[in-house]
Amino acid sequence: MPNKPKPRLSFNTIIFWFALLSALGTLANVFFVVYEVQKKYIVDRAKDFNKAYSEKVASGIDVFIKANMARLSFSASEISKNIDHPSFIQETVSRLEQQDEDFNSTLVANAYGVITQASPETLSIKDKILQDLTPIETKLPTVSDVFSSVAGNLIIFISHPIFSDTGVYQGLIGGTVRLYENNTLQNLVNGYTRKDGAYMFIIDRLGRILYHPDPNLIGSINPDNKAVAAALKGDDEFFSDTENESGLLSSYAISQKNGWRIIVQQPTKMVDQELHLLMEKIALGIMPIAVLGILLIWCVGVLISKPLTQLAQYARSLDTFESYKLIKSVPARFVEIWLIRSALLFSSSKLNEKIQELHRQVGVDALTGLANRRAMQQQIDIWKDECKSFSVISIDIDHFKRVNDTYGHAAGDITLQFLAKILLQNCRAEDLACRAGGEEFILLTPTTSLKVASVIAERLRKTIETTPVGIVGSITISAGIAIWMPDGPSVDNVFELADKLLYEAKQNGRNRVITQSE
Ligand SMILES: Nc1nc2c(ncn2[C@@H]2O[C@H](COP(=O)(O)OP(=O)(O)OP(=O)(O)O)[C@@H](O)[C@H]2O)c(=O)[nH]1
Repeated sequence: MPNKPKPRLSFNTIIFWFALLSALGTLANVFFVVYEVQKKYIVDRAKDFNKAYSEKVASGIDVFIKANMARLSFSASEISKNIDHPSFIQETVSRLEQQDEDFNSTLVANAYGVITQASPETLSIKDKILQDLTPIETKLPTVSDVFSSVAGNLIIFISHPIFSDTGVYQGLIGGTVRLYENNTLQNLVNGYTRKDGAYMFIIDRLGRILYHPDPNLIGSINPDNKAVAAALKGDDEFFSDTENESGLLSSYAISQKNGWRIIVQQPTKMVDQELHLLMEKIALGIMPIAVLGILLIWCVGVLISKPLTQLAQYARSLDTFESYKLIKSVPARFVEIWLIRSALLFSSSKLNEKIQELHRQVGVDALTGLANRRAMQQQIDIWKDECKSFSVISIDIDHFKRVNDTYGHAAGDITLQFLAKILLQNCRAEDLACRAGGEEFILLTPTTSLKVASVIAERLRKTIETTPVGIVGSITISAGIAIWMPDGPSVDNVFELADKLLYEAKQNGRNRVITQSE
């Protein structure tokens, strides 16, 4: 069956991208919501501010007109009492004109609209008819629309009717105010300067621009301007041009006294600038936390994936003795990893048991690779059949228990493997090195006299004594030697004798070889 190709994505990569994308997604979402909320807040605030600003100017204009109307009203009542004294009327008109900068000219007209007194007298308008007879017809306090004076200045005319004590209409008293003169009105309009890009302009009832920061636009009418159209129609108090191509945020207020519209406009880019600065600050504030969050998720991801990677790696060599210990060393902090590890440990121990069983069946000791007892027995049977004598060198490591206790079982195994290696290095091809069990080894040397076997054993003992085994350091062995001859005692007796001599060597202080006496 063809192998499926190895997947390209590792668990680590998935977790990394998952952490990154979910953090970026959350951030983008937070950003979007904050952006929308802040935008609404900033736009609303700008609209409120602009509205308040325009209302302030409108109410300033109203106060200006009201104050001058009050002055005219007072003078009208004075004149009504002295209607037959032209010099008094002239004096009153001159006083009004000269009192301050507001009226650049004043006049009194009779009930037919004929100007009877005027100031300054140089105007030469006495005996002329008023340009606009509406205040005469209505007999009401009136503020005119803007019109051009005889001298060509844009002016408004504020008038108050004059009634006798008996309520007979006697004419009016009025004054003209120039729009572009150094007067209270001009100061009102110019008095507000803003640093946030907002500017104000004023239109009259007909939409004609009266005041504008761009002097070229004064006097012009632009009905296409959405702000102008909305202000003239009296649409919603607030309206926003944020979506249109001009990108202006507009508010307006209406002067109650003369119907002027005070329009405040602010380029949306100024609002956007504030919004972008705010978003930059928020981004800078959030960024460290976001990076920390990503790192945290990634670390957790690594914490989860690392043991899995290790388990996968160690599982590749389930058949080795080390794999069991390595798998066991992998920390199992999560249930799933604990389950996988347990399953692998179970498999590893089962596999090793099986392998050992197989080794045993084939006559090999699994740890050292030497012959096992079964293989040894088979060899002895062959030599017996051949009537070939052999020496039995029974070897045991001294105080091996201490090695295990001091350096651990793994170090003990390494020591056993070391001894097996030395044995193999120091014997002939026809000799047979066996691990009889535990830390007991047997070297069978065919057709070898006790003397030669004794030399071999002694050489082994010295080599082992002088060769350090890793952290364990140097170890020693004890050995007992006996010989089997075709016509001698049985194999079992010979082995018993070799074991007895080995026991004697231990009793006599260890690290020695005792050979059967000839
Ligand atoms: N590491 C390891 N230890 C083993 C193995 N088989 C047996 N042993 C240990 O070998 C030790 C043998 O100890 P003892 O029989 O008390 O003898 P000793 O400590 O060598 O002392 P003497 O023989 O009297 O010098 C025990 O601790 C066993 O657990 C093995 O395959 N690997």
